[in-house]
Amino acid sequence: MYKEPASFKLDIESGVIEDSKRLVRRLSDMKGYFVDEEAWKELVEKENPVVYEVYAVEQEEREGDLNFATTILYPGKVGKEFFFTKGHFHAKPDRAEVYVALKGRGGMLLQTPEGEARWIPMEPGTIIYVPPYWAHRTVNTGREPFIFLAIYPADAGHDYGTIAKKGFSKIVIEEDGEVKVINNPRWKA
Ligand SMILES: O=P(O)(O)OC[C@H]1O[C@H](O)[C@H](O)[C@@H](O)[C@@H]1O
Ligand SMILES: [Fe+2]
Repeated sequence: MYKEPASFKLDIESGVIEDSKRLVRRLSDMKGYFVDEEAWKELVEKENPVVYEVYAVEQEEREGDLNFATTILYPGKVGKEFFFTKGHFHAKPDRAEVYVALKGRGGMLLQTPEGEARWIPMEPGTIIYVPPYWAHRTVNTGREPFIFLAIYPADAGHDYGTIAKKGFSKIVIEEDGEVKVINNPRWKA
């Protein structure tokens, strides 16, 4: 009846959580996500790099319970666009989430269902509150792996569909050696 309390070992340097479930996303798993499709194809054919890994500790989908996961988002670009996670709304859209940045540099794009976007820079120690209803995607704007921990309701779920189809209304690029957050040229509201 009561679940047994549990502790887990997080290696702060690598971002790996012992005895967790590992998920790997390569660039080939992200067809249609980047603005420069030629650059995407070229890089997939050349080395098809791992874009990110997730180490998750998940419970049954029950209201009140919590999941958590670290993500190791590797440095890299497709054309001018920095590597990012797919990004999602929650399947139960009113579920919130908390992110804690541990290592490296990056940021989070958040977006309402109407396409109103925000960019929040992240460095080690940054804690982000993702409110209910906001889609969220993390971006590595640095030259080393960007590592963070996220804690989310066990019944939140992932809804990738809308973002896979439409993307975010803003994209994060490198131009003239600077990080720029600009309007997504392919965005249609
Ligand atoms: O699911 P993605 O949008 O690809 O992001 C990758 C992962 O980032 C964080 O770790 C979230 O807590 C996970 O729920 C998510 O799966
Ligand atoms: Fe989430």
